[in-house]
Amino acid sequence: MAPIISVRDLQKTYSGGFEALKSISLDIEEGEVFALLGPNGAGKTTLISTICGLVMPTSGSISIGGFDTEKDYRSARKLVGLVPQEMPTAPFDKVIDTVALSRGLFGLPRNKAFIEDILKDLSLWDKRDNQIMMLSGGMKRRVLVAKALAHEPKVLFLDEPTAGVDVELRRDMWRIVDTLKERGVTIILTTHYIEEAEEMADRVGVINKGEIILVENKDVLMRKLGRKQLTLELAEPLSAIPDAVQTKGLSIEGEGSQLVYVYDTRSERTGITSLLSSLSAAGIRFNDLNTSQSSLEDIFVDLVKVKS
Ligand SMILES: Nc1ncnc2c1ncn2[C@@H]1O[C@H](COP(=O)(O)OP(=O)(O)OP(=O)(O)O)[C@@H](O)[C@H]1O
Repeated sequence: MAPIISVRDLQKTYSGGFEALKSISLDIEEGEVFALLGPNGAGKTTLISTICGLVMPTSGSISIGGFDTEKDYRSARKLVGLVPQEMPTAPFDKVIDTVALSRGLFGLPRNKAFIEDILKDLSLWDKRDNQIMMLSGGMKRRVLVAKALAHEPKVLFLDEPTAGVDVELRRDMWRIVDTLKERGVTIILTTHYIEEAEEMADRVGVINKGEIILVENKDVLMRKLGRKQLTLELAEPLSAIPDAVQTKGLSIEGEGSQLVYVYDTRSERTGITSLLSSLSAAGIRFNDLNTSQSSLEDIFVDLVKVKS
């Protein structure tokens, strides 16, 4: 199937001469949840704003649902909903009016029942007659999502959907993303919370200094780059690793009370068997052992560090 979004050789140089995007090419498949990760200033907002038509590209092309965003802007834009980081809405507007207006802006007929469903889904129904300025920050976020969904987009962009929100709203956001995915909506989110990508994304893209440095299926990524760690709780503390036991990836932690061995999950020989037998030969005993897998966060930090 053709990708729902196709970005080719996209470049953006801001008027001051800063090159925020350096020849980005990226395909987004229909129905997937794609998480775009990157450190501050990497170009995440610039990329999604360019795809959504809020920022003009310097060169390159973008198509959404087969429509070129330059030649067929209206048709392309109609397919997209954007939840920005901040509220661009008139503060005096009522919640229900601002959401209904967002639908009208795309030329769609009124649909009271649909707007009611959205507001109920987002726990905004009770607040429907409140003015935007009377809402809490979290409620304003919900309004932004409602507005983005009002014209029934096929693709939803969420720019830092849970930055600065409480745990309850974060869970709600995750639930909303799940429901939309079930309905076949394609979702692209930018986030600093790697936990969020780990929880929700099918694929992960990492952007750094205006370049996409990696795009990968999340599970494959975690398997491929993931390292495992074996921790041995020593029966008696050690001040140094004896020469006979020394091996790559082995270190002393916890003020001598633990031996930590980091190994590559891809290699056929992890080295664990020989480590355990050399420990036994050296008379080093342990009371407990456990293993842990590196998280997406570890992988991300490593990746960005390498490329800096
Ligand atoms: N209008 C603008 N004019 C000039 N430079 C800009 C403009 N908007 C963004 N930039 C610069 O482009 C770079 C990328 O910014 P962008 O907001 O896309 O990053 P980001 O990855 O979304 O960052 P954050 O995680 O902090 O939101 C930054 O160095 C930023 O200062």
